[in-house]
Amino acid sequence: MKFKRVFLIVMDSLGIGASPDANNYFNAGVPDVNANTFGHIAERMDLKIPTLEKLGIANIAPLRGINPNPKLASYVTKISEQSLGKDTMTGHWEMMGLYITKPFQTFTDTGFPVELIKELEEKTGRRVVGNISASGTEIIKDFGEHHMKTGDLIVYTSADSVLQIAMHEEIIPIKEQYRICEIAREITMKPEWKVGRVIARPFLGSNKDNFKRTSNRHDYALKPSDKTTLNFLDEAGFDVIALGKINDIFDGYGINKFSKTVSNADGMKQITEWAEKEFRGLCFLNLVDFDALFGHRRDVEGYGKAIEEFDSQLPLLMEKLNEDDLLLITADHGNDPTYAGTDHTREYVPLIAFSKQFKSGGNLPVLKTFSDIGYTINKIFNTEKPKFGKSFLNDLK
Ligand SMILES: O=P(O)(O)O[C@H]1O[C@H](CO)[C@@H](O)[C@H]1O
Ligand SMILES: [Mn+2]
Ligand SMILES: [Mn+2]
Repeated sequence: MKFKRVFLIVMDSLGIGASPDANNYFNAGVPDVNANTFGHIAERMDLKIPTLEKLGIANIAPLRGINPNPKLASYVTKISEQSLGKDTMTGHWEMMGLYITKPFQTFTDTGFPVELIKELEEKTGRRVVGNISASGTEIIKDFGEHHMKTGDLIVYTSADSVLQIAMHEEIIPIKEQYRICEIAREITMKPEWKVGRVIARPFLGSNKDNFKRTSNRHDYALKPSDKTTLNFLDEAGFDVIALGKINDIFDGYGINKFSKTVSNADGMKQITEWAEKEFRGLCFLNLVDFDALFGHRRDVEGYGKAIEEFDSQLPLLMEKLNEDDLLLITADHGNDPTYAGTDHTREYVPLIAFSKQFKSGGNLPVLKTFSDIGYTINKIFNTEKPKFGKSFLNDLK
């Protein structure tokens, strides 16, 4: 089967059931063994997702109120993760052919070391407040007004390998916020402080009751530890188009065109526009709202509505696809909004493959690594392939 373009959509955090190693991962002390992001949302809400239903989302795992499609025209399965870690970078890097065997440095229980904070204060000329593991929306309620008076930096982390700095856009202009984060990125390149990402978390509002984060968030990730599927495509002259957070997640490595998005809906609009353009290669989109606005906030209804909104935007994208296009829909980890804590959950992720070229459809075997996605993409374009993963291309008929 030949394809000219691959469209890969990551529904950030939309897992579909605890993975076999979920007992090694925790949320507020509770092992992730009973997590099921999609399943639990479907249990709590009457989801209306006709397009995902037709594509076979309930052929992957049971979802209350959603029927398996007996006449599948697409291929579906679920995939477990091999890497040690359940964050976004780990998930996406594995998807593109890397295994993370040494988890990124975290400071969840301790906050950042005094020396690190001191260096940040000296280099930015500002004091630091917070320095704890916190929810981003809660910590701006706690320190936002103080920050507005003093210009102190609200530094916090989470269960992920992140150093996040919340700053008010009218107190510290966005350019200066980015400069501060670049300083923090440089400081945290030291091996013992090497967090996966430094993240600028700008917000607006006049007091703790109306602070709201803006879409000027910017992630400063580490460069991938090795070449990925993206590099192999780029080096072979294919288009590698990154939409939403993708460029940040790979620190631009192997990407030759990118654009940010302000919301899931904007991401779907942009990928649909790309479907109407002429290109040859990969268009790779991350839909972060599922995770950032609803998963971490444990907002079941918000999450469900976001899935419905995504579902309603899929038909237009599918309509614009050509015969020789392949659409892949997956996720990077779970974030069950009904679960303990506020962090990601270790889960299988769904995989849906759709093309107008398919003569039939069905269930693929359960895949053991996200790398099968990248490997298959490199196989499609006949380029160098990652060390990990295998191709499911021959299963598509
Ligand atoms: O609570 P907020 O600031 O949204 O943080 C979330 O966003 C970060 C990056 O994805 C993660 O560390 C997660 O905890
Ligand atoms: Mn993620
Ligand atoms: Mn997250």
